Amino acid sequence: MQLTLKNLRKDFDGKKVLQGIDFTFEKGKIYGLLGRNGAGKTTLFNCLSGELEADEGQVHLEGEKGLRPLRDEDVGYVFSLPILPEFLTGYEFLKFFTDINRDKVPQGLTVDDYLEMVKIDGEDRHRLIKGYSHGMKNKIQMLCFLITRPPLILLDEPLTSFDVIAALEMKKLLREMKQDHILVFSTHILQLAQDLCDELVLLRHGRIEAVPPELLRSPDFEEKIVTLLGDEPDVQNS
Ligand SMILES: Nc1ncnc2c1ncn2[C@@H]1O[C@H](COP(=O)(O)OP(=O)(O)OP(=O)(O)O)[C@@H](O)[C@H]1O
Repeated sequence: MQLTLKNLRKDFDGKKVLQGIDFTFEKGKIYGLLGRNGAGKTTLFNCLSGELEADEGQVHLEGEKGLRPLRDEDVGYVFSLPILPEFLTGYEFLKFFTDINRDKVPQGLTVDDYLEMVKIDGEDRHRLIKGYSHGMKNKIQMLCFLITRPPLILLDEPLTSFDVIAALEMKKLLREMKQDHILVFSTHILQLAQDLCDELVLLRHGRIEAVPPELLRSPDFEEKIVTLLGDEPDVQNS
């Protein structure tokens, strides 16, 4: 399975943010998207997930059934600020979510099994989401795509709000999921990118470029990435 972006462009009032993105993401890899503040990472995710309409360009998914335009329902998007119904408990929300996605839930897997996967335990399961920490809300959001398993999963600054144990669990889950999904996550934490990703891509000057694979394992990885990102005049005004 592949996700192909061709000449993807997005301006905001003459500010050129995405300036013709051409890139192919493949299943089986975790991609780390790096870019300076304001480089356009969230804008790119928003265009892929259908939150925003791109001004130009095409995005196609190629799988066993051939090539077709990417649809909104193909995308699981974990926002940096989770959006959830705060008036429900974690358990109630997931019960509802698994009910409406019944056809996608493997036989025998319960809401408690899912909550166990992300280590939200007994008492917390039955508390209102309103009182959850940022990390707990992120976990619930991540469970949603673990349930629906869309082909493309985008994670905007995930894991940063997780404690060390939860982050380890999530990394394990993501590594397992990459076999069947295209996983792209944006982060500013270079150590996390180096630790988790199979491939790094830089968003700069409104375009995406792959970081040479040997750089990912290089001892001066951080310095090299900082140098590559350092000359970034992020966004151009027309
Ligand atoms: N809805 C919008 N209207 C106008 N300008 C926008 C809008 N969304 C984003 N921008 C601008 O587009 C540019 C890219 O923003 P974006 O949030 O995509 O960057 P980012 O790489 O995710 O940044 P960060 O790392 O700081 O989260 C910024 O200059 C931002 O101000």
